[in-house]
Amino acid sequence: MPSKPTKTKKDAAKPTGSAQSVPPRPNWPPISPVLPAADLSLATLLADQVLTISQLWTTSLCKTYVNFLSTLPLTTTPGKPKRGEAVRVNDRFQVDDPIFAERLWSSTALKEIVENPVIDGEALNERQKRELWGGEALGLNSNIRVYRYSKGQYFDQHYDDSNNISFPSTSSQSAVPAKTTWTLLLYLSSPATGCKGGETIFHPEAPSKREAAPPPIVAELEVGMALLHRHGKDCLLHEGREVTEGEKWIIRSDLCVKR
Ligand SMILES: O=C(O)CCC(=O)C(=O)O
Ligand SMILES: [Fe+2]
Repeated sequence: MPSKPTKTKKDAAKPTGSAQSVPPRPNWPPISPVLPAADLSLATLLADQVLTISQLWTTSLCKTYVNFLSTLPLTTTPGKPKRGEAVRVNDRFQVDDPIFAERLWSSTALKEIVENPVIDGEALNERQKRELWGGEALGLNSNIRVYRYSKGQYFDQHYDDSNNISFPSTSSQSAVPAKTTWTLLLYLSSPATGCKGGETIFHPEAPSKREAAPPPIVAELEVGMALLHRHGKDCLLHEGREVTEGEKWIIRSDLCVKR
């Protein structure tokens, strides 16, 4: 059983600072075709911690995107992480794109599912909803990350940080103070596209020092599946397992709530 590292490794995926070159917003393909919310559901992989939505993106949309994302200037992460950062060995593209984040939220079933969550067949009331998402859900973080893992690449055990951000407001000029509470991972690859390995593994903590830690939770890759997991102070230790064949593509953002 993997023990909690003494030093908390962090996901280094912070927005790119001004010192680095800022890539232009990509000319993303339309987010279509997609299935309506009525055809999809929120499933629990680990209660209150890890939730999934199968087929949030259709297989054909994922295919279009993998072809498109392959044309982006991805950069391979340096092998040696900064002190306190997790080892992430993959190729990455990161961009601040509020328009794409909004499309990813509103033109898929994600907004409707997050705003009207049904867990184990039960619709959550307003209080339960706020508790689940950590506040009033606003949409997705404009910090969009694209990861490609090829054979031998992986993301070592780490925790994802919560970040305070300024969320662009649709109704008025002023932005809303917000924070990120859940990580969103959108999987574009799976064994069906030739990718082996690459599962996202969560390591729940032991309930007490005298008890054994529960077994790890494995999120198997599934084309078009979205995975949401709680982050910040409630984040579980997790990792992207090594890819042993083919390529694993994911798009990452975060759920934002009012601060
Ligand atoms: O690639 C994965 O499966 C995990 C990615 C991840 O943990 C992250 O982006 O913070
Ligand atoms: Fe992570």
